Amino acid sequence: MAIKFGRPIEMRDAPRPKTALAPSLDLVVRPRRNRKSEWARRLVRENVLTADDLIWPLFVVDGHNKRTPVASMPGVDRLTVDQAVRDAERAMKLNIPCIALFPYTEPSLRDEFGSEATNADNLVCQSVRAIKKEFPNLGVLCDVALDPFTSHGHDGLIEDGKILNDETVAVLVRQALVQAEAGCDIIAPSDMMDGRVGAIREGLDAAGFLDVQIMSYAAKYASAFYGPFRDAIGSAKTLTGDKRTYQMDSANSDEALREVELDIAEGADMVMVKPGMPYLDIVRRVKDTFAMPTFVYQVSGEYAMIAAASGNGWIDGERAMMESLLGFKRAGADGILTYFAPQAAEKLKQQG
Ligand SMILES: NCC(=O)CCC(=O)O
Ligand SMILES: [Mg+2]
Repeated sequence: MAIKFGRPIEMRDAPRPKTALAPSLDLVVRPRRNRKSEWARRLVRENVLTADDLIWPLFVVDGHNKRTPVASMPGVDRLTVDQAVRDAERAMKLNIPCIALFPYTEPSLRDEFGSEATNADNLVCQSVRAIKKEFPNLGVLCDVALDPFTSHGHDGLIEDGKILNDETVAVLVRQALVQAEAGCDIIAPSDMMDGRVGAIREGLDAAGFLDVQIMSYAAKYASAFYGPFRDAIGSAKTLTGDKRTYQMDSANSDEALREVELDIAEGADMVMVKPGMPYLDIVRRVKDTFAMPTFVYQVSGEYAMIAAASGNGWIDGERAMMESLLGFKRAGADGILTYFAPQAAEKLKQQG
């Protein structure tokens, strides 16, 4: 503990030593009074993080009983389906309400159309079935986009070097349907094609999936912070060009509101801003403007920065993790997709 003038500086409400000087500033208002000790800080605390706020993304891969570390995401593994079920159990024990699934698709199964995305027995669908069978009360979110399945690493179909919006949307509807049939609770389109939320809602309703929710990646920015995720799903090497014709320009803020407004009009139950830390202003604007359940994705690069600095002993990783997550709550987020979910939930459990 730091010592200043012979007493711990944290103990501001300790008796004043007789030798202390009389106050020299004539202050009526002293904001520091409310910070004088832990109980006082707890009393005036405006925001809290709980396990209820967390969605835990998991990477699934083919095989049996294997966990393969993702090099650029220390502490995160690719999981075979049986291991994903074990992590689902951990989520249940930690009171994490929902997990999210992302597949590493074998290169031999990737093609230019992302055909594997609509295979009702693909890795994601297998995982949903296995997890729901053991833990029917755990929420399961499935990402809808073609990038884990295409040989070119893009989220959409391509013709003459251009991403085809409407043709892609038709495939995404089929992808959402196989996921819903497998038992997915929340469909989360992350592709940023125009009109996909409305089309998916219509498709789900027509097939009788009235209760399947949609969480739209409504304001998803073209970001450098997705790098480690592309390692994890194996699209880093294959991705040609960038995603700037569909993901948003990081310079824009009003545009995020227009995107969110459209997705709500098309039937999104929840909206998301992604990435997180560089876009806290967007989270705040979205929450204030629409008062919708608003989520934020603390993406792989954000996780990697904190994990790497912590691993090098440059920052206190646990405190940085909790501070970053609380920052999302302060910015107005109702929930956070984060690879830190299990560590944060463990920490919250210890704190009681
Ligand atoms: N559609 C999901 C992602 O793109 C996640 C990105 C990340 O974690 O970097
Ligand atoms: Mg949109």
